[in-house]
Amino acid sequence: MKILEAKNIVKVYGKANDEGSTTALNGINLSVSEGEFVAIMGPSGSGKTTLLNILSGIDKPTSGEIFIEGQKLNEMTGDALARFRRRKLGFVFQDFNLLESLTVKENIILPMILEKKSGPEMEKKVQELASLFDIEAILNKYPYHISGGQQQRTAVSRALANEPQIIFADEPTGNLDSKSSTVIMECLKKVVQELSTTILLVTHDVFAASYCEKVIFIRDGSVHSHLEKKSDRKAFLDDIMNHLALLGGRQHDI
Ligand SMILES: Nc1ncnc2c1ncn2[C@@H]1O[C@H](COP(=O)(O)OP(=O)(O)OP(=O)(O)O)[C@@H](O)[C@H]1O
Repeated sequence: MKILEAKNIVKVYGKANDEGSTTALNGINLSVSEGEFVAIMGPSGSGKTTLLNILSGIDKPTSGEIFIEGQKLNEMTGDALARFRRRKLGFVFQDFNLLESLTVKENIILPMILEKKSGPEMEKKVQELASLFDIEAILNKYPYHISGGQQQRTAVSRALANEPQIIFADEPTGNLDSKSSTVIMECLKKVVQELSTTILLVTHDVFAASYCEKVIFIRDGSVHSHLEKKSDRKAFLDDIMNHLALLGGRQHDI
């Protein structure tokens, strides 16, 4: 079943046709099925972050439609949009975005407080997520006392606190060393396999993308091509590398 559908998404920054305006997205169509694990890749400036922000309701398209579970996201505003995003969507960012004045546990609990969940319900969920992502021992620590990998596992737990249908992740391994990147991608794989949550992530990192089941390549604001995993992760990594070479972007731009 389709969980997300984008139809003819256009995003122009600044006034259309004005000198200095930028067409970041130029008619994007895509659909994501429930439980899919999808990466969006493309050269720097191709529109990846813009696309993710629009699909997740952080930003509005200039034109086009976004449906999440059949509901039209681009027409939601104010409280309705905030509520929808809090209940249905989870977010993971490159720089973790944890609140420094709160402990790991409090950071994970925060989205549940906003949803007015009961104390025992919140406690149960924190323990469940902490055990799933191996952060039980650091629940009472503050973000500045834990490693980047631990911070990102906290951010993934927070994103899952209200049991969202979709997780949007923008460069989730961008600030991590290779060992922590592996741990985070294994965590995200677990989220898809064990919780059946759909994940859409933007990445420059071929290694991270190889954990996904599908990669959508965008170039100059349009969908260029798709690639699906046919066998194991290593073979997919080679496929992605070859595809990026065909795409023609300079390697350090991807
Ligand atoms: N707030 C903004 N105002 C004006 N132009 C913007 C804004 N945000 C992005 N752009 C422009 O839109 C285009 C797409 O940017 P975007 O950040 O989506 O690309 P990206 O593929 O995510 O890039 P990167 O991989 O470097 O993060 C670029 O030309 C960028 O300069």
